Amino acid sequence: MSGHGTPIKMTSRKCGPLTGIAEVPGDKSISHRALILGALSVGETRISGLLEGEDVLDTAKAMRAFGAEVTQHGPGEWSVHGVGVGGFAEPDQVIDCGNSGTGVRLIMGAMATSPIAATFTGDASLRKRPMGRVTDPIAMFGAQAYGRQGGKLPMTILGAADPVPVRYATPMASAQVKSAVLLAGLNAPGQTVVIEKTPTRDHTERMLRGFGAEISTEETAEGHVITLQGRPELVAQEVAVPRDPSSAAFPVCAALIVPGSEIVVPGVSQNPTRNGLFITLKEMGADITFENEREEGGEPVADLRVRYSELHGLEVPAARASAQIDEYPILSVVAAFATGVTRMPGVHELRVKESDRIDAMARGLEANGVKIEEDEDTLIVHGCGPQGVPGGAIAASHLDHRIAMSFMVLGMAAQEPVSVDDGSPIATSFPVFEDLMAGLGARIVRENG
Ligand SMILES: O=C(O)C1=C[C@@H](OP(=O)(O)O)[C@@H](O)[C@H](O)C1
Ligand SMILES: C=C(OP(=O)(O)O)C(=O)O
Repeated sequence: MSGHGTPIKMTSRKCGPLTGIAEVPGDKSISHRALILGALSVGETRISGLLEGEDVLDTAKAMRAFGAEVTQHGPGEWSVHGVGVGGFAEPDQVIDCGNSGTGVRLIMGAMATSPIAATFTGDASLRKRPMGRVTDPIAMFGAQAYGRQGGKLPMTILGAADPVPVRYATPMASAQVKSAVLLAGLNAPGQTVVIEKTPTRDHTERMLRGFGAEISTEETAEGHVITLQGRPELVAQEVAVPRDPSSAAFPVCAALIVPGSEIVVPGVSQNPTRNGLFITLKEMGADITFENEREEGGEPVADLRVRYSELHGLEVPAARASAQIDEYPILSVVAAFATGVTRMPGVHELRVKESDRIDAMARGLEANGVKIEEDEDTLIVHGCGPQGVPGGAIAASHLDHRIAMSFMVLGMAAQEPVSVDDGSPIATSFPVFEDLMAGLGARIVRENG
């Protein structure tokens, strides 16, 4: 769990060209789901390439508390002996999901249609995040939630003893909400239907299908409609987790802004519900080539070759927000080095992530000499162009891994060093970030800890 230790101040200094091969860790979204679906299956699921970040380790611990046998066999090699759909035991301890919105929301969904109670909590960041978006739909299945005012953790969920299936149109673009409803639907008789206005990341659908559930998707006048047949027998699988495009974003963007750089980031998922950043960067003029395109672990992947590029600002289509939702912080860093203005509309969901990411990036970039404009739903970055980004300030990371990593990348190309007050949250999603970036030539130091 993050946020419990001593804050680690980190500083990043201007470096020479970044070169080499950046093997980023396994996908966080897929890692959570592999553990949860493994726990809901009959038999032993084997997982390779699991992300061993704090968020995922907290989900592994939670699956043990619900009765699954979860074992680490070697780096990234795990097995889960599942209890089957509807087989969760009542945990005898509070489920602490640390910093992870995905962990807590998906697990709440997965237990909501079993006749058990579970109490959930998390770190100071997670305890501020809205859970009503999951407790509203699981109440329709018959579950009850008792949390703090405003639907905040800690919260106890009483699962439905006699669940009914649900038809639910998600009020916001959220793969976590969609997934919570689908996982709850597993133990409800009949069909559970989720309708999304714009499709969000589809790992839950792909993996449910892979584990043997009957699930279909169609585009209708209502939107993107997903139909799941309840009470399937999920069958244990071998899951090879592809590398995380959201982690790949950091070395990719660093190479684009540090003059003379050329790196390769192999095996990065190019799932169309996740690849928005790469499309946006290409539109900004980025020299990125997609080599060796293939399928790994049921996901389209490619090796990305990235060279330093002179970039220009643009308007990022709001319709692309879901496909790059976690990449806006690092995109705003790239935009600071571009020529011209980058306008990012349709991003209000960033306000309810690990931090208010619009505010965290705006304040940190301003402190480092970048002109910013913002409203509730939009972030606008005025690129510094050939003059360069001044840097020289400390940014607050607000217990948010993506904010911390973004400012470390800023420091790699800014004129003066850039610091973050606390880089410890980086361990939630990218525990090898500092070593990996140092291997490419970056200069990040810990000032303490
Ligand atoms: O389903 C998932 O694995 C995730 C969904 C997204 O959150 P929302 O569902 O809140 O958009 C994303 O920001 C998060 O990092 C992971
Ligand atoms: C938003 C994120 O994660 P979560 O919602 O799982 O905390 C993220 O990793 O950027």
